[in-house]
Amino acid sequence: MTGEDVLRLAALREGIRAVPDFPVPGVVFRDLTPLLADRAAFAACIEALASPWRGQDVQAVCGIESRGFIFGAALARELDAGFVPLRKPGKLPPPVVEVDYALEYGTDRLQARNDALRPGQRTLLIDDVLATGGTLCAARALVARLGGALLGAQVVVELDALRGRMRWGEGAPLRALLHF
Ligand SMILES: O=P(O)(O)OC[C@H]1O[C@H](OP(=O)(O)OP(=O)(O)O)[C@H](O)[C@@H]1O
Ligand SMILES: Nc1ncnc2[nH]cnc12
Repeated sequence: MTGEDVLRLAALREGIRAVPDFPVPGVVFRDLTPLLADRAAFAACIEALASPWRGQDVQAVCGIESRGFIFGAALARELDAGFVPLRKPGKLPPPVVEVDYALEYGTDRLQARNDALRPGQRTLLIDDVLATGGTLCAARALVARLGGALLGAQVVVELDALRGRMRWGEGAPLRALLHF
């Protein structure tokens, strides 16, 4: 990493607000909306997210509802790829494929159109935050069900203490721009 890269990442960190005890006591919520609202920071963020995946012939970027859509659509344009939304239940018309996953309390579900990816389509997953990793691992299972060829996953922020990377494992690269 060059000195310029380090300075750029430090500037991006400043666009992320820590909100203690939201949405529940004990959680420090990482709010990325100040970064999004700053046009230079948003542009630098998308460029930094795209950089390691350039030249890998990414054909589809799958973004996870809802904050993953914001970064995913911009990243897909940057990589000249299509964008595929992975949605929470009840939003997409049938036929869909779906994967259930465990949250800290209870379960949730991700769905995609059943023909959202072509067999073997070169696919990148994107989300804003990696916490426990449950959401990203469910998204990976969905890409597998759709027949996509997963190149890896990219997140803006990784919350190291929650060890989502352990859950993801080593089968495909997982890249994070910033760590908290
Ligand atoms: O690693 P995990 O523990 O699974 O948590 C990470 C997920 O949590 C947040 O989504 P949330 O479900 O809050 O939805 P939102 O994007 O609609 O706010 C975040 O955007 C990730 O998708
Ligand atoms: N602490 C956190 N901040 C922002 N998004 C999250 N998603 C899961 N945990 C989060």
